[in-house]
Order: sequence, then C-alpha cells, then structure tokens
Amino acid sequence: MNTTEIAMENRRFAPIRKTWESLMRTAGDRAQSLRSSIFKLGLSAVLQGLALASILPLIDALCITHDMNSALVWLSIFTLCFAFSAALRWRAYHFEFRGEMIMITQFLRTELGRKMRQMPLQDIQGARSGELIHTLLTSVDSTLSYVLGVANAIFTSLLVPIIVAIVLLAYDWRLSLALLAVFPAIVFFYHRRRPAFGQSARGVDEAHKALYSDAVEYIQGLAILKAVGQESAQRHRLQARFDDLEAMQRKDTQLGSSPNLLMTSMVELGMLTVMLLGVYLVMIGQLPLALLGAFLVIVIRFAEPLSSLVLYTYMFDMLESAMGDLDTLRAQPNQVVFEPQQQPRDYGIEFSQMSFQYANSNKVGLCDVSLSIPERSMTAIVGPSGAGKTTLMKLMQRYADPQCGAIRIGGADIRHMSAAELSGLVSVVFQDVYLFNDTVLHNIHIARPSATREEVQQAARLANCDEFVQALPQGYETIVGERGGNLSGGERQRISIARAILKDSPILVLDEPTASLDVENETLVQGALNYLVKSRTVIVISHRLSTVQGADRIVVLEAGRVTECGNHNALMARQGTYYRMQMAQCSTA
Ligand SMILES: Nc1ncnc2c1ncn2[C@@H]1O[C@H](COP(=O)(O)OP(=O)(O)OP(=O)(O)O)[C@@H](O)[C@H]1O
Repeated sequence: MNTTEIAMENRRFAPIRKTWESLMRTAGDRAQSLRSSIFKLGLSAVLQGLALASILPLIDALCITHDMNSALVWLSIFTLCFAFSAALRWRAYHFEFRGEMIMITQFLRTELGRKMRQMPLQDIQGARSGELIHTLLTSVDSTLSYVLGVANAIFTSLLVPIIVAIVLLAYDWRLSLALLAVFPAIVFFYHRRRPAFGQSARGVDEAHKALYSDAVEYIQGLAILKAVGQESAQRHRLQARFDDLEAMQRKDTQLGSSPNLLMTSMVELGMLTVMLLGVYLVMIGQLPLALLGAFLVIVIRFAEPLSSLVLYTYMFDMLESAMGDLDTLRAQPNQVVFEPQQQPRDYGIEFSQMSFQYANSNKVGLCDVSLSIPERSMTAIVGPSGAGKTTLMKLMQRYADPQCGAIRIGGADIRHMSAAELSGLVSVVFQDVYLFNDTVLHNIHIARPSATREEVQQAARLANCDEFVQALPQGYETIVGERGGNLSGGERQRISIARAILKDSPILVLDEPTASLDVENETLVQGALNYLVKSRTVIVISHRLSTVQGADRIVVLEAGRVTECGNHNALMARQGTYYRMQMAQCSTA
C-alpha cells in the first residue's frame, strides 16, 4: 500500500446529503441563489421530459385519431414545456453568467486565507505547503466550476426518461415498464460501485496533493540538494510521487472505464429490448407504428446522456473529494483570543511555570520555565542545540499555546491580546531571512504599511542598507528574487533589520542574526543592530558566547529547562554549564 492509498483509507465516503450541506456552506451568502439555480435545473429537466412525452399524444392525434384540435393542444403543451424548460435552464445558468460562481470562488479563497491567518502557526506550519496550495487552488476550482454542469447532466439523464416512461404508461404499460426497468439496474449498479468510484476519485486527489507538496519542496530546496549532492535522492522521491499518481490514475481509469462501458452496454441493451418489444407490439397490431416511431425518437434522444451517467457521477465524486479537503481545512480550530482583552502596562516579559510539547512530538519542548525579563534590558538565551531557545521565542509570539503556565507582557497574558496587538509588540530578526519576490522597498515597507517612502529609506539607512540598495540596477525598485535570492546573506539580513527598525516594536528578538555571516558583513549587521537595540526589551539567542557577555542577564536552557540565570560574572563564578561552554569556546577559538 503506498502513502496515497494509506491517506485514502483514512477518508470515508460522505453521504450525498453531507455533500449538499457542505456545498451550500461553501456558497456562503450566495447559497440561496445556488440552491435556486439547481432547483431550476431540476424543474427544467422535468419540463423537458414533459415536452418530449407530449410528442406521443401529439403523434397519436395527428396520425392515429386525426383529431386536429387535440393535436393543437398537445403542440401547445409541447411548445410551452420546451420554452419554459429552456428559459429555466437559461435562468439557472444566469447564476454562472452573472459571475456569481466566480464570486463564490473568490469568497471561498478569501475565507480560507482568513482561516489560515486565524489558525495557530503550529497548525499551519505542520501542514505541507503543497497541500495547502492544492486546497486553495485546485479544490476550490473543482468544487465550484462543475456544479451546475454536473447537476444539469444528472437531472437531464435521470428525470427526462423517467417522465417519458410514466407518460408512456397511458399507451402501453409493457413498453413503459421495459424502459423503467433500466433504472433500478443503474441505481443498483451505481450503489454497489459508488464507494469504489469515490475512493478512486479521492485517491487521485490525494496523489495530486502529495505530488504538489514534494514538487514545491523539491523546487525550493534544489540549490541545497545540489550542494549536498542529494538532488538525485530527492528526484527519485519525486519520481516515486509521479509513479504513485500514475498508478492511481491507472486504477481510476480501470475502475471507471469498465463500469462506464458496462453501464453504456446496459442502457443500450435496455433500449434494444424496448425497440424489439415495440416492433413486436406493432407486428401483432397492439401498437400503432407512428407511436413506435415517435417513441423511438425520444428514446434515442436520452439514451446517450443516460449512458454517460457514470461519467457525471464521477465528476460528482471529484466534487465531493474537493469539498472534503475544504471542510477539513475549515474544521481546524482557530487561535482563540481570550476575554477580557488585556493591555500591557509596560514591555517587561514574564514566563511563568510554562511547559510546552509540540503537537507532533512525544518529547517535552519546554518544562516549567519561569523567567522575568524587565523592560529595556538585554537578555541572552544560550544553551546546547535543541535546548528549546527558539521554541521559547516562538511561544512568545503565540506560535502555539503552552500546555501549562503563561506568558505575560507588561502583566497582560498574551492569550488575551489580539494577534495584531501582539505582533505590533514584538519584532524578530532571524538567522534565515525570508524576503518576498518583490522590490526592496516593498520588502521593508511590509513591516509598517502606513510608513512613507522617506521613512522606509531612513530605516534602510539606519540598517546600513542604503549604500548597497542604491547600487542595485533599479535602486529601491529592484526585485530581490524569490526568497531574496538576488541578494547576499548579509544584504538580506540588513533588510530584515531595516524592517525591524521601521516596525519600531518595543520588544526585539534576535535569533542568531549574525551566525551565518562573514566578518565584513557581520560588522555591518552588528552596526545596524547597535542602533536597533537601543531603548528596547531585547532577547538575543546566540551560540557565540563572546557576543552575549555584556547582556544584563544570561539564561542557560538545557533540555527545555532553565538551569542557570545571571550575568556573565555570576555565571562564570558558578562554574556550571555556562562556564563550561565558555571554556569550550575559548579552547576552540
Ligand atoms: N515544529 C516542531 N515540531 C516538533 N518538534 C520540534 C519542532 N521544532 C523544534 N522541535 C524540537 O524541539 C526541541 C527544541 O527545538 P528548538 O528549535 O527550540 O531548539 P534550539 O535550542 O533553538 O536549537 P538550535 O540552537 O539548534 O537552534 C528540539 O528537540 C527540536 O527537535
């Protein structure tokens, strides 16, 4: 069983009622219009059936009873039914022509975008980017683009023949029953096979998602993969995804094409039986030839859509699968802002008896951490790799809520602050800087969209960016490339410092910002940081102990616990972990 098949095992096939409810939820405030359009399509199919059925009495009146008045009545009924059917279908599709379907798509994408902003970062980052992209693009499109087309096809191919068969009862019950007999066979057949069809549609969907995710990862990591000589391993993994998708599509085709052919054959056999029976009835003088002719014209008219029913129901299954993805994303819990909302009275930070474990891990991330950081002080967090330093800072930005304890800024519990307020309080300069594929100006400007161009340039000057930016081909209008690929590491880092300067938050977290820089760039970045750290509450994470000796307080974190806390001299005198780390770094320097 491949990974796609395992994912499929976990997803059960939803009843049609649930799909309908989910579709209406998806349509949001246009649900009523969509419901009414689908209803109009159903009514249009009924009228189309009545129009076709009225051909029988019309032919009867024209060719058999020669009752011209009756013929005129039936002709009028035929015309009216036909005209109303076309008008209703037109009205139903108006929903699409008016662009409402596109508006629902837009509404849905906006809703999902909002949902992602409201989810805890832990949940968003836990999902694979490719899967989210697939849900946002493919699932949204597959859900909505085909709804009316599928509904129209299913209604027409089912309702029209049923109505014709019912009207035919008045003429010859044997022919009518022969025609109606096709339906239980189709329904029985579809019910038996539907779980398999549905699973197969979902299988292809899951395989697409897995492929999207690996393709995104492969493209983003290509440079690193080549650098470490692992490009071919990852390529094989991607190839395995292609193979998975091919296998699922092959299975899907096998599952789909044989029943499709079988269903077509069943319908054709049914029609042949009806025709043979009709000819027989004509031969023994129990059915007028003209009626048989009219009847056969009608039967041929709907034999084709009826035999394609499997195809339409398959599209319905695809729709259901896409809807499942959307519902799964919608069902994710939001990050709750607790009431009453609280305002910080200053910018000191307090971690109190806080413990945290990552959702996908059985290891304790942080354990009983209590720490008081006064405002406008500098605190360094040091400790071995994997000790929990970055986790501590992520929790301060509400990446996720700790399972125990609390984090307070200026006395206010961060769970009682809105996302915008909390984000306004804290700026972070990471070791890995993320730049968007946009201009230098935009990349700095996003830190405070209300800032003027002059303020952006002032921040860039203070962050030692101005000189290199002016030397770029279009200066501040130069596009930095995907993830800032057209700039050096030091340049990217200085842009991220310019962002922090522009944002001007009272709390600043520096997560190893100079760790990967050469000496020249480190000096430039350090110069920019010196401006930034003034008059703020600063927390520095660093492995290089020489850079943190001047901090007001140094916190040593080991295996998620605070084991030492004090200034450099106090910790050196203690001769504990910090002392040993200092000694180890001195001896390797
Ligand atoms: N998203 C995650 N899901 C599960 N476990 C994680 C996640 N991120 C980090 N961890 C684990 O949590 C522990 C602490 O990680 P963290 O990144 O906070 O360490 P760190 O002290 O910052 O390390 P380093 O100095 O190497 O950056 C590690 O064991 C790590 O494997």
